[in-house]
Amino acid sequence: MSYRTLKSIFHQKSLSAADAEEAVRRSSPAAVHWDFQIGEVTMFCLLTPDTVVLIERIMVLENRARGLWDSLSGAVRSHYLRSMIIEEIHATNEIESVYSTRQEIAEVLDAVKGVAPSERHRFREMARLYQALGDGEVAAPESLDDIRTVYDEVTDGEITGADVPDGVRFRTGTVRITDGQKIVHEGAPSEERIEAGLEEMLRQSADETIPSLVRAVAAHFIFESTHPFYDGNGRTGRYLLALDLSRSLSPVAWLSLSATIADNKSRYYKAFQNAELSLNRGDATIFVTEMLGIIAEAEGRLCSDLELRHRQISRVFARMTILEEEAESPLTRVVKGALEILGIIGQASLFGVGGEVELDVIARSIGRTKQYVRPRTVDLVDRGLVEETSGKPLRFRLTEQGRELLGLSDEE
Ligand SMILES: Nc1ncnc2c1ncn2[C@@H]1O[C@H](COP(=O)(O)OP(=O)(O)OP(=O)(O)O)[C@@H](O)[C@H]1O
Repeated sequence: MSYRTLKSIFHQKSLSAADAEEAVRRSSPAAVHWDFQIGEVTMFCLLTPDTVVLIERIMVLENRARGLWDSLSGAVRSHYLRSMIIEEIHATNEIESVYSTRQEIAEVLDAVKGVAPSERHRFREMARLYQALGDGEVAAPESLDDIRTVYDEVTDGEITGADVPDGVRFRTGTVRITDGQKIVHEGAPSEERIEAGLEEMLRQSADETIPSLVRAVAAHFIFESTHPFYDGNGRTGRYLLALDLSRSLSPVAWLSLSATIADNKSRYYKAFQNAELSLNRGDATIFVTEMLGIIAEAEGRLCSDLELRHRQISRVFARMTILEEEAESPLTRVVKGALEILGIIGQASLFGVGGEVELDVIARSIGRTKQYVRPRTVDLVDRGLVEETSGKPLRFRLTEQGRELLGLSDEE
């Protein structure tokens, strides 16, 4: 990265050189200012060529991802969203060493969507929030009360005892962030300071003179630097960042965000520390650039993944066409309509936990009743291509023979 920090100018040149550079940066027309204190000074960043190039890259990737997304069928989209939400919740928990399994998240997600009952409560609200994000049904918080509501939902059931907020909405005591070994940051010292920080976060989020992606990452910085709660700040802050991305880009733009942050955890932590270093005098340019880089990487991953799924789905359909035409194949004289159902189960096998699909979902996907679908799944089970994995609700997945038949055994 070519951008020189004020700290390095101080070390390599002198105090007066750093003073002069800070003055130039703060008064530059490319500077964005926030009424938010980092230590003793106010936060600012420069919109550098790096920032602009990254924003452009994100927009190009976003366009590609959106095109790929729009070309998927409704059933595939719903499977895909489910699998990505499971990964997202698993990853955001993992960053904070909160233990969760993909299977339990899958179960609560199904319960949230009303496709399966579940006794499980953990992560239910979080699953509901992410599902609503994917469905494009979420409004951004506009007040301090809204932020507290989001926090309660994201961390529902996870915060106990001394970690429960003890102020009007936020914490009143101190909170320290560690990188696993040493203390790297102390949150705002009082509830009043927390409120002031979050008010500025909300104000700038609506400020259209700042590029929306810069606002999204600046909001993330202000939220985490303030650290309004004793516990759950990381998860709540990343959810709010996902929400901002879903609004400024598209409902699926955030789908690989936490997984990408998890793979770049040390870069993510260092970016915060860089902005907080007193020698950098409130200059958050490196933080903004690093976070835009992580978002661009997440979008890139999403595109590659979507492209891979496209190729796999096309392969399934190509295989099915060939099989239909072959005189002797395991699909010969299959009950009319069973092929289409095999295709749906084949698509489901490409996504998500266990590659299973419910009777309900199959029926909805092909616009038929469950009574129509049921005998056809019996036929597919009899032929050894599909197996039932649960009775309540009825779920199916491909057998090894089925996977082979559809060309899915040698997956990329
Ligand atoms: N130097 C820093 N300054 C501000 N925020 C930081 C810094 N380093 C990391 N963070 C943010 O703080 C989060 C971790 O904070 P902490 O360990 O206090 O977790 P938490 O409040 O318990 O939240 P959760 O349980 O969701 O992680 C990170 O995920 C990141 O978002």
